[in-house]
Amino acid sequence: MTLTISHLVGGYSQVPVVKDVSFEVGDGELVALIGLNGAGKSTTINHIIGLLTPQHGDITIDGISLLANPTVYKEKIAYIPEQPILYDELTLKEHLELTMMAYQLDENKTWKKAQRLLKLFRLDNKLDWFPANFSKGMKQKVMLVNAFMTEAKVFIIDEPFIGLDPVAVHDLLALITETKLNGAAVLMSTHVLDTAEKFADKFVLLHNGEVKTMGGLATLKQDFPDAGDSLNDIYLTLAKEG
Ligand SMILES: Nc1ncnc2c1ncn2[C@@H]1O[C@H](COP(=O)(O)OP(=O)(O)OP(=O)(O)O)[C@@H](O)[C@H]1O
Repeated sequence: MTLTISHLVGGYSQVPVVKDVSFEVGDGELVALIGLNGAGKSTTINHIIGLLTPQHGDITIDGISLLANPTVYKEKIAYIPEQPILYDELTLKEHLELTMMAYQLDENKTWKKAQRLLKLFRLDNKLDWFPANFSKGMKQKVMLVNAFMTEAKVFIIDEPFIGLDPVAVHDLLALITETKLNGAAVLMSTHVLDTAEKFADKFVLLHNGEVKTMGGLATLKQDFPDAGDSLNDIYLTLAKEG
């Protein structure tokens, strides 16, 4: 499935934070959304998941518009926030059951997927525990299990790498690769540029709410010929240019 953001203008008030942003995340593609603090990454993501309403422009998944058909659109999306959102009074098992209910998933089939993910992230013996009391990284893993056990075709991941231990980062990257191979589109915002450079198929560089450049590393290098070869060099050059 293809996520298409076209001419998105939006933000929190009449003054737009995101200014005419357009890009696509195609089937089997991992796109990294990159930019300085305050560039507008989370705001763009908040529009994509339907938390904010665009002032202008449209967001679609395979032509299904968030504005015109929000229920069908949202069924296709799984979102993993930077700050885990968990319920104090629910156990890990109950969190997973809640997601299954919300997405109307087949319980037998989904529990099989969930068990595999719980084992991967070393949470399989914690089903009766309360995730609200977990460590930050463990809470992030709960969000990952919840998202990846769904049948979503578009994954939106806000800064997944900060807070996860190196083993979990490795396992998450393997999971993203597997998800891509199954035809999903993955959009990830991150400041961890060396990992983004290694794993993302395409980069969208946001600056002051505008797309400065996008594409594979070769395209970025063409757009910033005086920068060095790495994504980090290109990013630093973009930041200096202001
Ligand atoms: N809830 C909000 N209400 C009003 N303004 C906001 C809100 N959240 C963010 N902003 C403003 O929108 C702009 C873009 O912020 P955003 O959070 O999208 O940046 P970001 O690229 O995700 O940054 P970071 O890398 O720090 O997470 C900033 O100027 C910020 O002050």
